[in-house]
Amino acid sequence: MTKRVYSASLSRDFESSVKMDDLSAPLLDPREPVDTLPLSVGDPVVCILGSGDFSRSLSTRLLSCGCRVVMGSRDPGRLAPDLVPAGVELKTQAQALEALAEAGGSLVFLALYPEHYPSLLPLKALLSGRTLVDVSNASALQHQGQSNAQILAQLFPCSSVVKGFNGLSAWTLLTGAHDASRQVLVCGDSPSSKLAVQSLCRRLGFSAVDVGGLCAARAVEEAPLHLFPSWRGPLLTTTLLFVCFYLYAALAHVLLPFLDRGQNNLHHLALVTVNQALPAVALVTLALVYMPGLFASLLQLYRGTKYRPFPDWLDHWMCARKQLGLLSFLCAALHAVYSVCLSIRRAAGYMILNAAFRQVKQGVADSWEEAQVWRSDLYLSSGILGLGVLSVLALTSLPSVGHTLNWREFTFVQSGLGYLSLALSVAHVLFFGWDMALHSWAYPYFLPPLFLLSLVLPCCVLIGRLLLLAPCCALRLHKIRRGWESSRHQPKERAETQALSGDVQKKVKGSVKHGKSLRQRIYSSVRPESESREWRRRRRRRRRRRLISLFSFQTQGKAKVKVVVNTEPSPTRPLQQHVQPLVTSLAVTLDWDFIFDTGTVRLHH
Ligand SMILES: NC(=O)C1=CN([C@@H]2O[C@H](COP(=O)(O)OP(=O)(O)OC[C@H]3O[C@@H](n4cnc5c(N)ncnc54)[C@H](OP(=O)(O)O)[C@@H]3O)[C@@H](O)[C@H]2O)C=CC1
Ligand SMILES: [Fe+3]
Repeated sequence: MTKRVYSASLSRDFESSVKMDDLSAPLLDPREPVDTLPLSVGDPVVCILGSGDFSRSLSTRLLSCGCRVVMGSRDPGRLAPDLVPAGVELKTQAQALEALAEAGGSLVFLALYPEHYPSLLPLKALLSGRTLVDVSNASALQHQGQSNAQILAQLFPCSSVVKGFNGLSAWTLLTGAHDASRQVLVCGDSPSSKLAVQSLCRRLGFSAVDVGGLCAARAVEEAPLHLFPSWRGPLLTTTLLFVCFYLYAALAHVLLPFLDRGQNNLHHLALVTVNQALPAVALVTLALVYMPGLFASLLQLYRGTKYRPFPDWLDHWMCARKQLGLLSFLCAALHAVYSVCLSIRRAAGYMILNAAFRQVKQGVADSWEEAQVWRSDLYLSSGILGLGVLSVLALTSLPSVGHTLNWREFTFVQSGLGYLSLALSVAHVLFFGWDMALHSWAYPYFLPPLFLLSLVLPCCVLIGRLLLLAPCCALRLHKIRRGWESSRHQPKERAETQALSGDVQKKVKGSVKHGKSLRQRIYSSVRPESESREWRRRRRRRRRRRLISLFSFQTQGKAKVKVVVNTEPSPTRPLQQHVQPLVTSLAVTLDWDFIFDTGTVRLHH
């Protein structure tokens, strides 16, 4: 009680202080808790219309959280008694709403499909003034048109509609929220109704997220319909790569030998060919993870600024890097398992026996080849290390792990270790190939071996990265990423050409193209065509009589232009009159500060 009086007096003080000095008052009252949602409060009586799966799961959960539940069905007698959770008051729809009104409750959940909402119109009077919670999902992704919740609000204008709970399945409601991350998106136009639903959410153990007014309902309704939208592109790319590599390997090692020599290698298709395609896909996909970063760096170097947006395709590609990396990891892991299994399959046993038999027939006692031993050891070691580093990358891209790293640690793992993994994978393939690429038998039917094809993109990425590490590129890139811009792309250039109009603009644009200095540009822009002869004559005398002095200088990447026009008495008075208003208007349009003082215009930017 004392506490309540104390807080009431505090808030009175706070209000008066706000009135006294609005600007100095803090945005939030520091004495009030930021989260004002009460934890234990929520409507103790809830009505659910409909007696289906969602209704029964929700009522079970509400009961377990201490709420009274009244369920309204079109035909309560039709339901098997053991289907309705014990403790739920099953009534007709009208009786349920009357019971809710008697108990002073206001929350009505509509656990019906939206096409059945009009069947509730006879209950309009009973629903008036109540909060209708629309739990329905969209039937298809449409991104336009009215949402179910908006249609419901139109049907019942005297009730307030809140959208929510549609992201929870009946199963989740039954089993409960095991972690705090179970979010319930809530939206509605009435703040008090929304608050009541949010409070109930918290009471049920979910975290409510207010996503705005009822106009956001479509997005909330469609949210559960999305099927891995960010994975579509990467999955398609990986699948296409796999199909291409698989068909290529099948053509080179199965189909053509069969057609040419009748050699039956069909059994390769099940395991060997898959294991030829998988590492190629893993390697190329990993290269695709680091390629957009290279393109972005090259683009920034070329443009000399980081403030111009990347093209859409590059943006999308950059956003798909995480998914591409995880798919690359999947392919690499599958390749590792397939490779381990290669030696335990029946065909491998036969091949070893045949080789041993041939060796005995040839009288060879020792088949040890030092070079081949090194090759296979290095091949395996680099492969295992590459997969290990890739696993670290995959782990850190999981949100729960990634969030424990600071930005520098995350960049180190994703970029530094990522390139290490790519280099180790390239080494793994190179050790696999060894000197194979130098022999003509590695090119059956003039088809280059698959490992050679899969190396092209990763090698380009690694070489590109090494080139970018060269001081001339790295220093410039570092400067650009710290906000530096090359004079070519500074905003003043664009502003300047945009600000001028007509003939002057054409001339300035032309001189920008030909790389003239600002001084030359302003000279050429102020020079009237008809006076060109006069100008030439004046330019010859310029050293003697400095008509206009223009200085441009740059500091720390930001262009500053200082223009000084001397308007002291001189024989070129008519020209001064032409120059002065032009420079003044230029200064105004470019938003430069300028001072006009005793015949001298000074411009600073
Ligand atoms: N099931 C789930 O996991 C989830 C469902 N939802 C949403 O919840 C709502 C209900 O889903 P769910 O419980 O699975 O569906 P059900 O089919 O299991 O239940 C729907 C209920 O609507 C009532 N009903 C059926 N036909 C009509 C009609 N012609 N006129 C009026 N009422 C009718 C019935 O109740 P009665 O006969 O008692 O009147 C029926 O039990 C849907 O909008 C769905 O999108 C949202 C998230 C998850
Ligand atoms: Fe391998």
